[in-house]
Amino acid sequence: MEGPRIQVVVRIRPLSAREIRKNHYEIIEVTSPCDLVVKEEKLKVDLTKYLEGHNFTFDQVFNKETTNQDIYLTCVQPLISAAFDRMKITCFAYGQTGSGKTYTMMGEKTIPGLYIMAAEDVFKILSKSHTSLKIFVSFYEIYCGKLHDLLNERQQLFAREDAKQNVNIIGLKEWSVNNVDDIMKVIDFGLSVRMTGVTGANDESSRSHAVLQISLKAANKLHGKISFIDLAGSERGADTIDNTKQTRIDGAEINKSLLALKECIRALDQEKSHTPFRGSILTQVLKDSFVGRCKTVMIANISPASNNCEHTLNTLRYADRVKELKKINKPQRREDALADALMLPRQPSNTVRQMKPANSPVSQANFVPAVPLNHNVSSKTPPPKAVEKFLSPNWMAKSEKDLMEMSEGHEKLINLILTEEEELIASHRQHIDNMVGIIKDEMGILHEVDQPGSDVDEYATALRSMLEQQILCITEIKNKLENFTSHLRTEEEMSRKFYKLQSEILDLHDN
Ligand SMILES: Nc1ncnc2c1ncn2[C@@H]1O[C@H](COP(=O)(O)OP(=O)(O)OP(=O)(O)O)[C@@H](O)[C@H]1O
Repeated sequence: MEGPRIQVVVRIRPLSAREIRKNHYEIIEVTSPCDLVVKEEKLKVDLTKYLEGHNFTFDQVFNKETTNQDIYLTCVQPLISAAFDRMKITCFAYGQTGSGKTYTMMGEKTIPGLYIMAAEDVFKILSKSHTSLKIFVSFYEIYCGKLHDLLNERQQLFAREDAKQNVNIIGLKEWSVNNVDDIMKVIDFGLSVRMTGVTGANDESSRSHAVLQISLKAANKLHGKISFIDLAGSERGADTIDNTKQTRIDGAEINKSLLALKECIRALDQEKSHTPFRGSILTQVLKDSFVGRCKTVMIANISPASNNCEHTLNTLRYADRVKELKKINKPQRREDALADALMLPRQPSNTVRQMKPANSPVSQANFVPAVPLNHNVSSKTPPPKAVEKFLSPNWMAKSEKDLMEMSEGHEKLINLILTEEEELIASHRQHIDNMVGIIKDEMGILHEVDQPGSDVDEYATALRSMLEQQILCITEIKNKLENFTSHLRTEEEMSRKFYKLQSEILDLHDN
């Protein structure tokens, strides 16, 4: 296969007017077309400031002068013709909220984004050499681990694996398009739904992954596919320390999907026979981007501003890990293994960690618990045993290993809660159907007892039976609810304990 299967590139946006107003300054220097240095300001023990340099190498580094067109021509256009050669092409935009993912993918008023430039080339190639192919577009969002069709009133969708192990999204609308204008209309429509939907608040749209897919079909059979994914703000995964339960659970879901994505791209990069695509909904629905003939480009978007240094480093480390194993099979350093497991910022080997200022947000802001991929949790599973152990008042973390185990226990619990949430909602729907059925029966016996000569004994027996059925129904749903809420409480308690211990251990490390 020609060219690399995976390309990881970095795009640095310019400083915004607001950042300049607030005296934030640029901390990134592009040292070659593939290299950059992040200059992190640090404090010595005597509180004097110094700069610590973090070096990174990627397939390509795009500086602040780069246009969307430059990026398209370098990274995406060469892949478009591969889609006509029956390949699956995937382009991810990764990075913190406000780093330029949407600007890159969608563009702005007069600046076309990658979507549109790709669509233009698709129709050019189609009209020249593939006139028998038909083009279809679908556009959906993954929010809180659920799929929503942006071209069909945000209807919730479900992914199913068929007997041939293909993952299908049941009911996903695919619009047939005949020219670039058609595609633009479909994209604009989908984007307007995304902006005004339930999750439309800016804050919340950065918590969802948006997936635009352009499918090339011959006689209704898939020929090739181009997918653009505007990922959720990468820092959202760290919302697991937010004090609202929902935000923590959403954060864990985002974290889970970004970790699973990294693992799937690594598996593709290393041409492994097993791809852990079941690790999250995102990777499940993108399964065909990770197996068979496929090419992927990940654009890591970063801000150059000094106030975003920690997030920028995290984005670059994530992007680095996506491709890192390709370089050499060097043994992993112990502290890197821990950082990988906990998704903590890793120490580049060419820098020495300095004393961290007291109350630095560093340890907290970057903590995202690890998510073990590929394990199934059923609603009948009791809370993981490991969880109880960690909640005992006498338990103290003695080592990093204990903390890692606790992190895994926490993730198992989060996964259990996510499954239980789905089951509770489904049971609630079923409960309403059952109750409506019973109430209809009740109305029937009331009607009968009103008739002259009716049998009151029969009426009383039937009523008793119906009331008992209702009690049973209510008890069943109530038990599920109690179970679910008790796991939420457990998660809250565990989460609190975890962050306390984690920051204690990190402080020990720093001193
Ligand atoms: N390369 C660039 N050149 C000029 N302006 C840019 C560039 N990249 C981003 N911006 C500006 O930065 C702001 C944030 O960008 P954008 O909305 O694309 O971020 P995002 O990563 O998609 O955020 P979110 O996760 O919230 O969707 C926008 O006002 C955008 O116009």
